Parts: sequence; C-alpha cells; structure tokens
Amino acid sequence: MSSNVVKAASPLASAVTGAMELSVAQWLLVVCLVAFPLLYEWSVSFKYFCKMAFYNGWILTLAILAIPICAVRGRNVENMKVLQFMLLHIKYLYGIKIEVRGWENFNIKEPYVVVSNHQSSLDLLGMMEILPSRCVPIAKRELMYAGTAGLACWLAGVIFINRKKTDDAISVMTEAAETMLKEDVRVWVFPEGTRNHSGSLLPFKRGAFHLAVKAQVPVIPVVMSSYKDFYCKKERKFTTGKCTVRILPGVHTKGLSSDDVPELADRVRGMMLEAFSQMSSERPGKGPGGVH
Ligand SMILES: CCCCCCCCCCCCCC(=O)SCCNC(=O)CCNC(=O)[C@H](O)C(C)(C)COP(=O)(O)OP(=O)(O)OC[C@H]1O[C@@H](n2cnc3c(N)ncnc32)[C@H](O)[C@@H]1OP(=O)(O)O
Ligand SMILES: CCCCCCCC/C=C\CCCCCCCC(=O)OC[C@@H](O)COP(=O)(O)O
Repeated sequence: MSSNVVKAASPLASAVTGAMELSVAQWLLVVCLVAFPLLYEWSVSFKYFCKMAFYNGWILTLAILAIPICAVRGRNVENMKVLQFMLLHIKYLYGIKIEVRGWENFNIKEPYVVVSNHQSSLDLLGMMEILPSRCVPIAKRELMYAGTAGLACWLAGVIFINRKKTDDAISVMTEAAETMLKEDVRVWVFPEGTRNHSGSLLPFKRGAFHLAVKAQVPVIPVVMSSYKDFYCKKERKFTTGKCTVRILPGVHTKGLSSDDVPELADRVRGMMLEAFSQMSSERPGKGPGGVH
C-alpha cells in the first residue's frame, strides 16, 4: 500500500526535486523564457525596445555577411546593390507594407539627386525599396563608426560628411558633384539634415540643391508617408503597418546658378510638403492635421 502511494506521488515528487536541482542560472533562464513573451505581448514599450534592438542588431549582423561580398570589389557604388538585397526582407519581418507610387519619375538615364524626408532609421526600408542603381546616400560621419554597418556603408561608397564642420561638408559635396558626372553616380540626400518625426518637414539645408546645381542634374523628390500609425518613438509604439513612398517628378536645374538655390530648395520643399499632407489625409479617418 505504502509503495503505491510513493509510486503515485513520484511524478510530482520528481518534478519538485528536479526543480530544486536547477541552478540559479537555469532558474533565471526559465523565468526569462516565461517573462519575455508575456512582457512582449503586454508592454507596448517593451515591444518597441525589442523591435528596435533587433532592427539595429540585425543590420549589424547582415553587414557581417555583406562585408566580404563587398570587399571583393573594393569600395564601389555597385556594392550598394548588395546592401539593398540584404535589407529588402526586413519589411516582411516587421509586417510593414510599402506601396510605391511614381516609379516612372526615376526613368532618367543621367545622374540625379534624390531628396527625401527623414523620419527615423526605418527610412532605410523605404530607401532600399526604391533605391535606383548606382545611387549612394550622403550620411553623417558618425555612421562610419557604427561597427560592421559603418564598414559596409564605406565599402558601398556612402558619402560621409562631418556636420560639425560646414566647410568640410561643403567640400565633400562639391567633390561629389564631380564624381556624379565622371562616374555616373546618383546621390540620395536627406535635406532636413537630421531625423524628424514631428509630422511635418523641417526647413531644408541647401547642400543637396547646391550639389544638383553644380552638377546641373535634376532633383527628384521622394516622400515617405508618416509612420505615425505604426511607429512613434515618443509613445514607444511599434506595430505592423503601411507606408506609401511617392517618387515625385524631377525638377530640372539646367541653367540655374548658386543664386537660384534658395528658390529651388523652397520649391522642392513645397512640393514635398504638399505630397506629404495629401498622403496623410488619405489615411483612413485622418485629416491633414491628423499627421501629428
Ligand atoms: C547591411 C548593412 C547596411 C547598412 C545601412 C546602409 C544605408 C545607410 C543609409 C544612411 C542614411 C544616413 C542619413 C543621414 O546621415 S542624414 C544626416 C546627414 N545628411 C545631411 O546633413 C544632408 C543635408 N545637409 C546639408 O545639405 C547641409 O547643407 C550641409 C551638411 C552641407 C551643411 O550644413 P550646415 O548646417 O553646416 O550649414 P548650412 O546648411 O546652414 O549651410 C551653410 C551655408 O553653406 C551653403 N552651402 C551648403 N552646402 C553647400 C554646397 N554644397 N556648396 C556651396 N554652398 C553650400 C548654404 O547654402 C549656406 O549658405 P546660405 O544659403 O545661408 O548663404
Ligand atoms: C562596435 C560599434 C557598434 C555600434 C552600434 C551602432 C548601432 C547602429 C547599428 C546599426 C546601424 C543601422 C543603420 C541605420 C542607418 C540609418 C541611419 C540613420 O538614420 O542615421 C541617422 C541620421 O540620418 C541622422 O542622425 P540624427 O537624427 O541627426 O542623429
């Protein structure tokens, strides 16, 4: 009889004994494995933090794969295709649908300067979705030191500028104007000069327009719709969602001089602001003011 009781209690007893035998590290692992999915589902902030950490970590990891492939060619704008290919799947991982309008406006054989709004590092997804061939972004110098991603960017010919030294930045961009023509390269610039998630466009810096005027090439504005529905840094919100990317008709610069740059910059900003407001008012249940 007593042996039956012992037998009946044994699975429970062995489970308890087993649990007691777990080391502190194993206990911590069990708690984390249980707590992580619960926290992830319950806490919007935790989900935001995890998704952003994975985003950056995944890019750094992908760069490890990209570096040896790019290194075969050395520093070369064609390597931008390798980065583009490596990053294209990220939108699926994050459930972000990207709709592109205005592809026909990229049908220009000569070099051009793409200018686009800059909301967050997620812009990389929209950028890679439409990046024309032989097109390199202008990036802040700090990105060059972002570990593997910095090295991958350097190998892909990303143009780094020191925003703290205006003269240096201007001379790098002047050199870029010559390279564009000599080596048939297109350049992508974020004319706001920094990330801006305010729901509008910051005043434009003029470098991109000086660049286009110096090279006498068109400026092609690109507008990415507001991420507010699925991403907000302030609210720590990051869900799935949809983004529309619009490629606007190119603005020609033939015959313009540096005196025309302020007017050119204002005109392009006006076009982009109009498109941005229009796209925001298309969002279901939102008026133009609903962007913010
Ligand atoms: C697998 C791994 C993948 C890794 C990821 C890969 C993807 C990476 C994607 C990376 C994405 C990264 C994204 C990023 O990193 S975004 C951040 C970096 N990008 C930018 O900053 C670009 C936009 N900035 C500019 O254009 C600025 O104007 C610069 C930086 C040039 C100067 O700014 P600053 O604030 O210092 O000065 P200012 O603008 O008040 O100008 C002062 C005066 O100079 C005049 N002036 C300006 N320019 C020129 C010129 N060229 N020729 C002649 N004159 C010029 C200008 O008209 C003005 O004069 P005036 O008009 O008042 O008389
Ligand atoms: C061993 C060192 C490890 C460093 C880790 C750094 C983490 C960064 C990791 C991955 C980089 C992801 C590449 C994202 C590219 C998007 C670049 C971007 O959005 O830059 C911001 C810039 O436009 C404006 O900067 P500010 O808003 O003025 O600030």
